[in-house]
Amino acid sequence: MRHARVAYNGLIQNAMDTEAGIQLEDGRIVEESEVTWLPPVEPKTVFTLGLNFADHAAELSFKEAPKEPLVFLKGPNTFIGHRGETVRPSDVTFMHYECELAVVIGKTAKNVKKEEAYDYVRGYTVANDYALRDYLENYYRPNLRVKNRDTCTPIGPWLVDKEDIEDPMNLQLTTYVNGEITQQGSTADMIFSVPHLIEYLSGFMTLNSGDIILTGTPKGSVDTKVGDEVITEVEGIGRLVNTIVGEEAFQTN
Ligand SMILES: O=C(O)C/C(=C\C=C(/O)C(=O)O)C(=O)O
Repeated sequence: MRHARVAYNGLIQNAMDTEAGIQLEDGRIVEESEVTWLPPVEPKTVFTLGLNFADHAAELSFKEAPKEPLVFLKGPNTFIGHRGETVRPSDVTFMHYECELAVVIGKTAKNVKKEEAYDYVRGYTVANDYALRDYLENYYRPNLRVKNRDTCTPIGPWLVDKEDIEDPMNLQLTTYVNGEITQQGSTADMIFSVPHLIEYLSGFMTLNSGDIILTGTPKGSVDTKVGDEVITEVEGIGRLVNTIVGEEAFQTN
């Protein structure tokens, strides 16, 4: 089953994918074009992996891939839904996308072993973890300016139940910029697998239902510009569409 959160006529509703269209929790069936897509899970604690693919570490000139997971957190200001707009700040010269498998935790997890890790997963969605490379100097600094800009993490459109994904560790990751493929990889090439990450994180803190783990991106992250349409796709899970806009399009009040 595929689940979403949408706004329809100003009301936020849970929704699911049906043959007839999107079914809202109030029972109505609506067209995709009638809704505003929200992140399919309201983000709580969101863990994000840095350099979980050796080829992406290499393209950023990090000579060695990490020996243990490099994890950082993302603030709620960063998240937007499918078909949303991401602001490219005017002070940056290089802003790259990152196509990622996002794992949604389904129940409280503490000290979970790899072998049982999937019992704690609710499902999967697609994320695009934009980064501002201008601020990427080294790995031993908080990466707030690189990774926590407003609107810089589109996520969705669907949360796909884990039962519908046979092997999350063998899914194609693809990014299209203005219709051209610019990034391709496979979750099979992660340095730290989904079960490894759940064991690692739950070994020192509690994971809660609704927490999300963004699992990192393969090589192929190139610069983007205002007006680009960026589609990040994870095989079997979804195609997440996003457009880059200039700062003048983003008003917070
Ligand atoms: O932006 C970068 O590519 C480096 C980085 C994080 C990397 C990832 O999120 C990733 O490899 O998926 C950073 O925090 O500077």
